[in-house]
Amino acid sequence: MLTLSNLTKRYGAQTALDAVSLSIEPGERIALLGHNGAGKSTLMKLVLGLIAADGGRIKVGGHAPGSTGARGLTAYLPENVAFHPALTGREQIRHYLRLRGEDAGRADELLARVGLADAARRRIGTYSKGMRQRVGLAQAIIGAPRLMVLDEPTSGLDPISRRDFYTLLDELAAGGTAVLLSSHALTEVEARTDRIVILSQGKMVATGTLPDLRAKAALPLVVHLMPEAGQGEAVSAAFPEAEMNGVGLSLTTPQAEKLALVARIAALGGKVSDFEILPPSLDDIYTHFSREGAR
Ligand SMILES: Nc1ncnc2c1ncn2[C@@H]1O[C@H](COP(=O)(O)OP(=O)(O)OP(=O)(O)O)[C@@H](O)[C@H]1O
Repeated sequence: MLTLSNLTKRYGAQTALDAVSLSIEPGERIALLGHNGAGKSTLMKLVLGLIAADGGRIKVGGHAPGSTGARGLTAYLPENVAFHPALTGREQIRHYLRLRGEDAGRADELLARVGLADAARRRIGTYSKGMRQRVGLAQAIIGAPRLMVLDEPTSGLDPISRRDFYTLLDELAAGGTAVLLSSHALTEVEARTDRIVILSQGKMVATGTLPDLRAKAALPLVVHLMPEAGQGEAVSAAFPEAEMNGVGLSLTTPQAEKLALVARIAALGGKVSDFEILPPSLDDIYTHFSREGAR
């Protein structure tokens, strides 16, 4: 649905994107992660044909970005959507439907799909940020787009709205729409996207499913041990590499040594009241790859 090959963009001496290659299949949901200035918005603007690349190639369903063919397949939700405050949600969506050559009578159905049925007749000027974001989403799903490009779509949404948003994306993806979204909310994309792409200083430093990235980063596991009352010193002596904290001991261990560590804990018998083994979080993985890219 979308192919980027060796895509490069410079702003003067600044290389905002450096030879990025990526393809997205129909129905695939891709999360683009990266620090401020990593190149996420630049990549999206290139895909939409709003700016021109300095090198490489983009194809949107076989069409050049920004061409009539590509625009007919693509929907875009910018990070900060702006609508006319005097229009109601219903009037705004009816307007967009007409612009897209579709039946304006579908406005209520689209607004209901994004949870705005009750507010449809109120002026957008009275909407909260999350409600305006939903109007943006209703606008983006007009015309059953085959590719959705969403720039930080969940910023400003509360947890329930976020969940509803991802449910809607799941439905669109199940119907074959490819989704490219950028986010800083790492934990939510972890569960709700098929593949993660990490950009750092314009370079693609990692791509894969979360298990792929976990395996590639090979970060250690974090282990917390809670000694039984009065057994802190005995447990500490058995795990000299552990650090004491307020409630117990913490240490790290390579993934490959997890079972051996469990055996050491078991050998302490009743001296340990409980333990936890935590895999690296997406934040840890993201930080790892971002640092690698910055080297
Ligand atoms: N019009 C422009 N002129 C000059 N430099 C630009 C322009 N647009 C972006 N840049 C630079 O290109 C780099 C990538 O910016 P971009 O907006 O793509 O990052 P981003 O990953 O979307 O960041 P954020 O998370 O802050 O939105 C940054 O160093 C930015 O300063």
